[in-house]
Amino acid sequence: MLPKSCAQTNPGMSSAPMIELRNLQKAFGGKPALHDLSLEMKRGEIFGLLGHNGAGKSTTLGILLGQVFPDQGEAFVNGVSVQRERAKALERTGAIFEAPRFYDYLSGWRNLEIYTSYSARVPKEKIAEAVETVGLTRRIRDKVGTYSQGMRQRLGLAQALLPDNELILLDEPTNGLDPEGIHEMRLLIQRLNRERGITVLFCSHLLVEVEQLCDRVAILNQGHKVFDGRWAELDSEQRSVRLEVDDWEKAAGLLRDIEQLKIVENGLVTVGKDFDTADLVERLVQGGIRVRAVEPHRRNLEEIYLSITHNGATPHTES
Ligand SMILES: Nc1ncnc2c1ncn2[C@@H]1O[C@H](COP(=O)(O)OP(=O)(O)OP(=O)(O)O)[C@@H](O)[C@H]1O
Repeated sequence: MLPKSCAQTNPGMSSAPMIELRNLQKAFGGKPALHDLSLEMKRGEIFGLLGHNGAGKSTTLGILLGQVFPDQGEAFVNGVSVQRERAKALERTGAIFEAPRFYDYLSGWRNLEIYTSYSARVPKEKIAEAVETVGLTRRIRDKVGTYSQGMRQRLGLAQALLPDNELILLDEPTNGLDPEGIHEMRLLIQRLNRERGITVLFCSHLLVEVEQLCDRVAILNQGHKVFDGRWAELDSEQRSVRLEVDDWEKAAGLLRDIEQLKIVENGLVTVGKDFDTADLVERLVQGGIRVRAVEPHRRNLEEIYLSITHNGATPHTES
């Protein structure tokens, strides 16, 4: 069942982005955590915020939730300023922010009842629907203390969906989960997005998670946005190639002349998307190098940071 769209509930707001961050600036004790961060997220998308620990993801989420006050700039949800009209801006926003906290000695159901009692009254059917959505119906009357980490995270997700949220902000929601739990959580987020039209902002330091889940992504590095756009764009602009040769020093000397190629580290290069690796092999062989292997290499976050920030190129931002 699709939720009521914003256009139905909020006629004047339907054209506003789901989230807009305008020139956010934040420092803690004089140490900058966010530098002039601007970002837009569309309704109905799963958007990834990617960056290492300390990159500024939680600060961004904290500002969006009105828990951290920016030194400059403003955050809007559905066109409403979080800093000026927090309750209105967040009326249909839920979050898993830091580890969800529950009363272990109470059942999952009772925890959700208590949580929803703080906001507008939520009918039992709505709670049951959220529980069903996250696949906890069978265990919801058991004490939370008996839940696995994955079940606690799913309970957190049910909580984030209530009372009738259309936007959920997820801060590292797979932390502490085993590979099976991570897989389940991913499927669940995709299903919420597809079947209920929920917009998701997903924060993670794990490249692979963001890659598998998100169409668009912003990458933060030490509080700076270094990329903002489609994942496919980021990955297709350059490819990485791992090389195994008999004499790397000599090979590197030959490779430095190739315009479309950049040496990342010993044995690892990036090439432009149209570059034919056969040319590279030919150059090396003609130079007397024995080439034992040439294979595509999946870039990690460091390499992406490096290729974006150390290329002399301006950080990419989608207009
Ligand atoms: N309440 C705070 N007081 C002081 N410094 C803070 C506070 N919150 C964040 N910082 C600092 O701001 C910077 C950004 O931290 P932030 O938590 O936003 O990063 P992050 O990308 O979410 O990383 P993590 O995954 O570790 O939370 C870091 O240098 C951090 O130490």
